[in-house]
Amino acid sequence: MVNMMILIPFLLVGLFLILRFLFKTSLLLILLQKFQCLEDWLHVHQLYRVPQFNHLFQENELYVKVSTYLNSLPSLEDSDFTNLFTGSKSNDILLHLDTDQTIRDVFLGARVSWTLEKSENGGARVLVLRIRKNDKRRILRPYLQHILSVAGDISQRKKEIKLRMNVDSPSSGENGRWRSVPFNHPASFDTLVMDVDLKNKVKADLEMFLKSKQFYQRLGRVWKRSYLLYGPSGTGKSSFVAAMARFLNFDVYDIDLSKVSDDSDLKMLLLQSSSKSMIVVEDLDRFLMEKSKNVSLRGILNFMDGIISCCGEERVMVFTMNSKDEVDEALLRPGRIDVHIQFPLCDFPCFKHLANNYLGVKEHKLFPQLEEIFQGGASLSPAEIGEIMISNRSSPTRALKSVISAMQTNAGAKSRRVSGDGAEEIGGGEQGGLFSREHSVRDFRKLYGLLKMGSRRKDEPLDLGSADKDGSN
Ligand SMILES: Nc1ncnc2c1ncn2[C@@H]1O[C@H](COP(=O)(O)OP(=O)(O)OP(=O)(O)O)[C@@H](O)[C@H]1O
Ligand SMILES: [Mg+2]
Repeated sequence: MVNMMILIPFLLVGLFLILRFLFKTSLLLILLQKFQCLEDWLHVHQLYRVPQFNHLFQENELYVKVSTYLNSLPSLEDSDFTNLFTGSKSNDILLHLDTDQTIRDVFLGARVSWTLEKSENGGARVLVLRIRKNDKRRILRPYLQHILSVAGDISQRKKEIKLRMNVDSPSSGENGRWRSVPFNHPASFDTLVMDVDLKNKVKADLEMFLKSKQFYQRLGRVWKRSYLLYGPSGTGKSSFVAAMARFLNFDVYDIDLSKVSDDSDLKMLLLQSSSKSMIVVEDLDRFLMEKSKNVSLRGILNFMDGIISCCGEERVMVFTMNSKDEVDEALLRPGRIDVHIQFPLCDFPCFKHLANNYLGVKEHKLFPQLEEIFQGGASLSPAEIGEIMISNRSSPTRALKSVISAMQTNAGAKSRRVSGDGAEEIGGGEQGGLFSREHSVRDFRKLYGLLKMGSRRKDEPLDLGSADKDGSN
């Protein structure tokens, strides 16, 4: 009895020390993991591989969705090794599963695990699902459906657009031919200074395109819409591309043609792009003027026609140029690029809009003088005017005086005129600029002639394709 009385406090202290040791160290966790391993070992498992790319090197959308789902699981934090990234907002921290790491998940009471592996050829990755054979029939399909729906919700919420750029050689790509970064260009249709009517027409055109799947199918046409943006440097073409991408919420595939090795490589790039995307080729005129180039004109024409489009529908293609003058006729022929949009230099109303945006000035005593200079034919690009205004934004008067002197020094302003098609010249105040009624009305009629006709015939689907192609604009 006395012995027991002495023993009990010792036992209690011992137990306390053991528990304290277990909680202070990870021994309990290790034991738990070992027990789970033992339990797993007693079951037969089935493995499912979700590769990042298919044999044509197109991205496997299931892989993207499963990754999105896994990276959202709280258990990701328990994985031994996790990558940390900043998100689209600067104070966001995102966790991403690393190669050879396993993450566990529970669905309808069944335990499954996913491991991120590198595929045998070293480059692309594979997500491997490990599931008990006993649970397979019961949970596999509902589990995958669950993943798709959660990933869909997450992408809907995040709405993060990606900018994808092609890399040099096909063999160098560990993730196919495209590298991607979040697309954070701040331009939107609201921030762009251009004719409001034109903006609305383009938005309506894009919206109409998104709703026209059946229409394109019925006609046997590839479900794509292409735009040519042309005009001098600094008039907002690239910003317009960004505004379109934000409006559509599409990823942007920015093709650098100088990194494309030949025509078939260009086809491959298009094949590896996904649906609901914007394919952008900037400065096409400059590329075509280059003497030695790897991609032929025929290759580019086929690319534009979308003949090689296989699985990714719902694509918007955008080409930018400084001028259409030197470009091969075949490229501009009706039916090739659906909509041509001209980006002229700034006219007086455009200038006033910029002055309001950048300087907060609606009226100023220097405006009449500026109007006169614009009417005299001088002009600068919105980018040039914007730059002057940004660097003088503390003093609106100084900013306006700087614009005046820049326009006066730019005495050869008329030589800045841009010829849209050899017939129409824009850049001088009297000829109209971004806000010129004469210019815009004429242009819109050409670009959107059928839009009006189509709206009259409400029973028929609307085809802008034949009307607003403006090859001969
Ligand atoms: N219409 C515009 N409205 C507001 N800002 C503009 C406009 N055009 C140009 N800018 C400003 O000028 C800068 C350059 O514009 P952007 O790169 O879009 O021109 P670009 O036509 O693509 O030129 P380039 O032909 O040299 O590529 C941008 O920072 C943009 O903010
Ligand atoms: Mg540009």
